[in-house]
Amino acid sequence: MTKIKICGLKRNQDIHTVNKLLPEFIGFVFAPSQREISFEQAKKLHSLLSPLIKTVGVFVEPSNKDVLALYSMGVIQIAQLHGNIAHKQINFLQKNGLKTIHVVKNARSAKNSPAEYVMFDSPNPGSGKTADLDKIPRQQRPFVIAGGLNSSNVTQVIEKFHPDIVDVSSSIETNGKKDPQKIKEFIRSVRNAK
Ligand SMILES: O=C(O)c1ccccc1NCC(=O)[C@H](O)[C@H](O)COP(=O)(O)O
Repeated sequence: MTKIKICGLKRNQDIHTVNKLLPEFIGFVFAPSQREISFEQAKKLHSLLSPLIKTVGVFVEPSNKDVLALYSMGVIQIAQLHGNIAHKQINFLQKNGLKTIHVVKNARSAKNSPAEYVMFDSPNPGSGKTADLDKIPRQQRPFVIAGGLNSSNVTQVIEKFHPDIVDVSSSIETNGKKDPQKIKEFIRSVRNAK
């Protein structure tokens, strides 16, 4: 079964929505973005979150100190790493207990990455633009598809590529805010995919 990551949650009501709908993962963005939140906001939001849902910290070329600080606060269990990320950094975070999602640009990087998951995303993450799905190789390892997914196209993407996780942000927003109805429709489409 393909799992779901709902990314870019910012408000208490977003957390109440996911607690009802139970995607497997949510993402807090700690990178320059309209969705960026502070460590303190993340701590408060996490305190409201169902323990059934795992939290992914979304970073662009972060310091180990920042990632480990959020991990030791108990706010994130997984680090999603965008940008130029050294394998050494992934190994270091893993040794310290984190699981990792490495956002990769091509099949070769996907093959060589030491991360638990590799992610294929649009070159402009969080923009609602689709990733170049032709770059997705026949995967021998767990992977995530992100970028421009919505409740209408996600079923076809799952049935064609069989990703372990699908990730969504823009299409489940209305006027820049997470929309409970759109989240519900997205989750329904994923759960109905074969
Ligand atoms: O969402 C952001 O604003 C963001 C900013 C900087 C780095 C990563 C970001 N998001 C990463 C994600 O995991 C998004 O959910 C993913 O790119 C899919 O986004 P969308 O195409 O909007 O569904």
